[in-house]
Amino acid sequence: MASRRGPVIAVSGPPGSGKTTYARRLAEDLGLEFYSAGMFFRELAKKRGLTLLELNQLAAKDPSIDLEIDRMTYEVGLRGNVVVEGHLVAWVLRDIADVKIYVTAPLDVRVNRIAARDGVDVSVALRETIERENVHRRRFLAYYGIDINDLSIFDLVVDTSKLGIEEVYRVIREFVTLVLSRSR
Ligand SMILES: Nc1ncnc2c1ncn2[C@@H]1O[C@H](COP(=O)(O)OP(=O)(O)OP(=O)(O)O)[C@@H](O)[C@H]1O
Repeated sequence: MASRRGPVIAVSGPPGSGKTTYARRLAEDLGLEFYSAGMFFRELAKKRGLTLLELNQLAAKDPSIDLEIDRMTYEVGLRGNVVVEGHLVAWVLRDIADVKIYVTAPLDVRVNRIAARDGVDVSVALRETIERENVHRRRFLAYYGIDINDLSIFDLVVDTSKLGIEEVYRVIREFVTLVLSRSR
């Protein structure tokens, strides 16, 4: 459903799937503001005078940190004219997003991408990726009763391992343009 406040596009997917790559470009091309769960996390760390590591450690014990990130995500969604990117943001914005996109790729592809991008060992990237996905999945089930393996809320699901960046982006861009033009 189209919002009167301007488009809200949510881009979700597991670590290393390409969310940031495609969400940033969409925002640029469509003249929308770009936000990410990572940005909200950094903003919250600053507000509380904590380092990212400290906030991470706190979040592992205190569920209110992640709920605060979800609240920040929702508030930005309510403003409209945004592309919001994050593993779980599409579920947070499920009632207000005009387009919900899920990008994904097999675990081995994503882990190799993360290792190359962050300059870390593949074994380290693998451990951290699995850990991150498990934490996110458990949290969403515990707090919202939502199974994030259920992709039925999404309008478009793209396997980013099958095509190059430009081709994937073209698929996403064309789909978003079509949906927005139909819903306005
Ligand atoms: N279709 C593709 N083919 C090859 N590499 C790709 C493709 N799409 C994205 N990548 C690369 O994968 C890496 C991960 O992409 P990106 O950082 O956008 O993922 P992400 O989902 O935001 O990751 P994270 O959740 O870890 O922040 C980047 O180096 C990006 O250039």
